[in-house]
Amino acid sequence: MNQEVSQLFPTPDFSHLSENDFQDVYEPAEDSFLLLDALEQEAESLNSLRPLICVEVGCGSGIVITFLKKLLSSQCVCLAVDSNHKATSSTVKTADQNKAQVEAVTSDLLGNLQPRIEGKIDVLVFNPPYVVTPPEEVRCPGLPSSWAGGVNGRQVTDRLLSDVHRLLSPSGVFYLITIRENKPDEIRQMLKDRGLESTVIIERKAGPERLNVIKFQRRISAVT
Ligand SMILES: C[S@@+](CC[C@H](N)C(=O)[O-])C[C@H]1O[C@@H](n2cnc3c(N)ncnc32)[C@H](O)[C@@H]1O
Repeated sequence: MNQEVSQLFPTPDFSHLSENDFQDVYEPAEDSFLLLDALEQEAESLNSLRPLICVEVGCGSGIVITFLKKLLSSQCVCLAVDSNHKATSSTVKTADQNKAQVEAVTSDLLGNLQPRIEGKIDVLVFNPPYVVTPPEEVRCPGLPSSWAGGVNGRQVTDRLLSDVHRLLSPSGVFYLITIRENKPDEIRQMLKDRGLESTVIIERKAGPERLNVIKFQRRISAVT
């Protein structure tokens, strides 16, 4: 666990969530902390964007969106969505506990919000259910939906990926956690074909998983 790496911006306090909560909601783990480290590393560049709308899909306990809100110096709307209503209520509690203003909505991906925020998201973050599982496990209710990614661990991720180029604002950025089994090069090519360049900004081995965070943004020529 790399909580100690995030010195400049402390890891949000989630001590209000109990073992009982983590029976139903994804407990922050190596992937969550890697995402915090990636966002911290990006703090200057994120602040230079002066983001107005930031969205986390699959917010779980809420530590990532709360961390993002705290590291941004400008006023912005931070919106968190999760298909698990216990995750959205945990997110609201985590934001409150850390005196951060975050709106949380229970939704399958962006659901009905999508038409309203298409082309307006300045920062989009997704730590998806990425574990390779039998396809039918993806729709299992409760905690398994936090990690069950189905074929190539991509069944949920791919549904968001097909819309990312439409969701981002002209200077918007998207941060995605992947593991090797998700075929990250294929993901990068898929989004490149839709005008988004990518960089792996941080990698870490955690047990059997090789986690990385990929940052996507429009090609400069596509913005100017
Ligand atoms: C790996 S957990 C990440 C949780 C948190 N962001 C973190 O990093 O600790 C994935 C999250 O995605 C949510 N999720 C899974 N499928 C979803 C969907 N179709 N729409 C929205 N959220 C989804 C799960 O409920 C879970 O909270």
